[in-house]
Amino acid sequence: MLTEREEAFRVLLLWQRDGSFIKESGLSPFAMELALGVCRRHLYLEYFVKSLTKKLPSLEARVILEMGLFQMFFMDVPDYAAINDSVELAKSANLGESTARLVNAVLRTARRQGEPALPPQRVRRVSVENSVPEWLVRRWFDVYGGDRAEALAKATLERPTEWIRVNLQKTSAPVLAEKIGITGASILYDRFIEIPRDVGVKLLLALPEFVKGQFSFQNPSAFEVVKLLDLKPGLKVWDACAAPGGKTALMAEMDSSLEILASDSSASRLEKMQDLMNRLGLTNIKTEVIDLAPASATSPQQSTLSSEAKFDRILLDVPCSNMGVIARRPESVYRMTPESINEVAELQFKILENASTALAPGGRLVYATCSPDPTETTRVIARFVKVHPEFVKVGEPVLPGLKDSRLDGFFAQALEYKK
Ligand SMILES: C[S@@+](CC[C@H](N)C(=O)[O-])C[C@H]1O[C@@H](n2cnc3c(N)ncnc32)[C@H](O)[C@@H]1O
Repeated sequence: MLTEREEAFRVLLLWQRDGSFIKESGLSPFAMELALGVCRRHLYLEYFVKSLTKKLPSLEARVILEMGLFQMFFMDVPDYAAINDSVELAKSANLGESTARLVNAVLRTARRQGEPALPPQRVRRVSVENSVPEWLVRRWFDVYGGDRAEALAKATLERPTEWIRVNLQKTSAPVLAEKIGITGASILYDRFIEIPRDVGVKLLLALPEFVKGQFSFQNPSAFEVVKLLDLKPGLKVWDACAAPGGKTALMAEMDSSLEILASDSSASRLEKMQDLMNRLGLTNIKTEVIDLAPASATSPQQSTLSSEAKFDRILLDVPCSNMGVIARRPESVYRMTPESINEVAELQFKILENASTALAPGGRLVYATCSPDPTETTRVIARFVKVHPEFVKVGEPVLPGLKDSRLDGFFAQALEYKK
């Protein structure tokens, strides 16, 4: 059987080689903390390793060194244990005696010398210190100025706050908090309970209250987004990028008289929604696979768009670069490139154009994304309203993460289709 460190090593190698998601690997709590921590601080740890070695070691040795340094400097693991276990890991991974000796020597030097000096230039320093690629830090400096850019970079290292969304059709927030033993926690919008840091999400998942659909997990920024839709009883709502169904379920819980179509281009992601609806006891949602940016314009999946079905409200929680939730998905920051942001912005525009044709006159559409980057937000909206002057912006965009750092970094803009 693999040890926890061997498991973390295996998952980190997979992430480095083909970008696999660490969170989906099913690691034990210690191995997950180690693997996610190394990923989150990868650029800093790589810089640390470079400062201690003349020639860059093999990928396998680098991963073991980053794991060792992370345990020594960022976890409550005694140095001697971190060093011994790293050497053992090099041996059990069959990397040879010379790699085991290198790991031993490098980690002992790190223990003697401590952390390396950071680069003197500000952009480079912010990049290394917070493990955010330099091009992205520079982009943030250009868009937001140095201080906010630095704050954004720092925030990527913070452990995100986890929240419970209470199913108000079944119980209330104070009653549930008392039942599951987290009284005194902060409650937002009468519906969201902040999970104290010392309470494990895994433990909550096993509670009968969860199984019976009394609560789910969701960041309250979802509520700020949905609020913009200005929902009213009996309306026809289309959640057109719905999977895995967090916001669909929120809307259905808020008002059981809404008639909701939840669609997504991914059939497999949509399938999982059925379990969610069953657990929560929601009956006002229909699901359908619809690709809003099909390769060919005559795709049969566009049936809903060409039919007479017009919706009073459309929610577009579009796929994005995840730039506003890097702390939650640390892998995403290394995958992003300026080109990938431009590509996803093209997709977002296509989705917006296609979905908007199904909005009833006088109806309202909310465009939302968990990236604050202008390329994926204000520029997509500006381009859309220029081509479609029949759509007007309603108020200013909402950015929940800016007013409360416990909320995810969403951007949401409401648009109305003039009669
Ligand atoms: C940010 S996620 C939606 C999260 C969801 N609204 C929630 O709150 O749980 C974006 C979704 O858009 C879907 N998507 C990507 N490309 C699409 C397309 N061309 N048409 C429709 N949906 C698409 C993805 O499969 C993904 O499930």
